[in-house]
Amino acid sequence: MGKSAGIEPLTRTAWVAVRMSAVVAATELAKTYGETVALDSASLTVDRGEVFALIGPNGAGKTTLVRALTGTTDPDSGSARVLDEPPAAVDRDRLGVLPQAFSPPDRLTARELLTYYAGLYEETRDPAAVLADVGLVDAADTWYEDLSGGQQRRVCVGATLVNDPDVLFLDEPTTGIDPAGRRTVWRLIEALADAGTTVVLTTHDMAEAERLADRVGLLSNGELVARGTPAELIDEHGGTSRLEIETDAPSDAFADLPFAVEHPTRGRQRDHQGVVVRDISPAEIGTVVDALETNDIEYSGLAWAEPDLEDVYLTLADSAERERTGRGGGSDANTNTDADAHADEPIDDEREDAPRTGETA
Ligand SMILES: Nc1ncnc2c1ncn2[C@@H]1O[C@H](COP(=O)(O)OP(=O)(O)OP(=O)(O)O)[C@@H](O)[C@H]1O
Repeated sequence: MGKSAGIEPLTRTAWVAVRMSAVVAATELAKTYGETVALDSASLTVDRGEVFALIGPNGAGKTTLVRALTGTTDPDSGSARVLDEPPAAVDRDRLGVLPQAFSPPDRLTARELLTYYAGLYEETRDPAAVLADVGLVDAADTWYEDLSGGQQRRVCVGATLVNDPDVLFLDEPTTGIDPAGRRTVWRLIEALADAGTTVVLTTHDMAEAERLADRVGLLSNGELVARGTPAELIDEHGGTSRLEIETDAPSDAFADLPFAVEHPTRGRQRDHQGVVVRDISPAEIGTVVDALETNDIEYSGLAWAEPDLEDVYLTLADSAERERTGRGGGSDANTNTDADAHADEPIDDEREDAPRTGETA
C-alpha cells in the first residue's frame, strides 16, 4: 500500500466498509501494572498493507500495546482483534512477531536459526532467500553469538519472516542496526507492505517512522495522543520552518533585533544550542545575518530546518508530559494542544480510524 494521497472523502456507508477491512484493531485497550498505567483507552485500526508506526517516549506503552495486540499480555479492559480474531486465536502461520527482546539459541548459525524457525511452520519461505532479504548472506554460517548486535537483530527480523506472514508486529526492528542495514530492513518492510503485508512497528527513530509509516500513532503515558499520516501530523503539530542560530549569546542580546527570536525550552530543543527564528523565508536569511553582525552577536552556525516528525514528537510528548505533571501548556510557538482532540477517540469514530481517506497528503 502506498503512502497517502489526496483522496475524495467517503460516504458514511463506505467508511463502514473501510473499517470492516481492518486487519488489526484495538478498542479502548487499558492495562495497568500496580500503580503504573501502561495503556489508557488506546484505540486504533490498521488496514491490509498499511504500515502503522507507534512512537513515544520510553515507558509510553508501545510494547504493552504490541503485546496486547499479539496476545502476549491480557488487557484489563478493551478489546483487540487481529485478522478478525482475538489475538491468541490467530493462526500463527499468518503472524510474524518480533519482540523487543528476542534471544534465540546462540550456538546456531544464522542459516541454522532461520531453518529452525522455518521448521515450526507448515508453509515457509526459503531460509536462504530470507537471509538475503535481511542482508546476511556473508554471515550465514556465523554462530549467532558471534554476530554483531546489528547482525543479530537482522537474524531476528528474518526469523519473523520465514512463515511469510500476513501481519507483522515489529517492536523496534532496527535498534542497533547500522545505517546501511537499516535501509535494507526499510526496503524490505516497504516491499512487504506493497505486497499486502500489514505492519505494526514501534520505533524511536523518527526518520524510520516518517519514511515507512502510512500512519503514525504517538503514545504518551499509555494514551494515544495523536494519530495520522506523517504529513498530517507534521502539518498540524510540527510548527513552521525555521532558521536555527548556533550561539552562546545571552537572551537580552537579541532584544533589539528587527525580528522575533525564540529560545526553545528544554524538551523541545533539537540538537542545536542557541535560538530560532521563524516566519521568515530562506531569502531573508541574509537580513538575519546582517542584523546579527550589526548587533555584534557571535554565532557559530546557521541552519535552515523544515519541520519533521521529530518536531511533532518533541512537541506532543512534551505537551503530554506537562499535562501529566500539571506544569501547564508550553509557551513557545510550537505548542499545539490540538493533540488532545485526538486522545481517547474510540474506534467507532469512523473519520479518525478510516485510513488516509480524507486525510491530507
Ligand atoms: N510486566 C510488567 N510489569 C510491570 N510494569 C510493566 C511491565 N511491562 C511494562 N510495564 C510498565 O508499563 C509502562 C509501559 O511500558 P512499555 O514497555 O509498554 O513502554 P514502551 O513505550 O514500550 O517503552 P520503551 O520505549 O522503553 O520500550 C512502563 O512504565 C513499564 O515500566
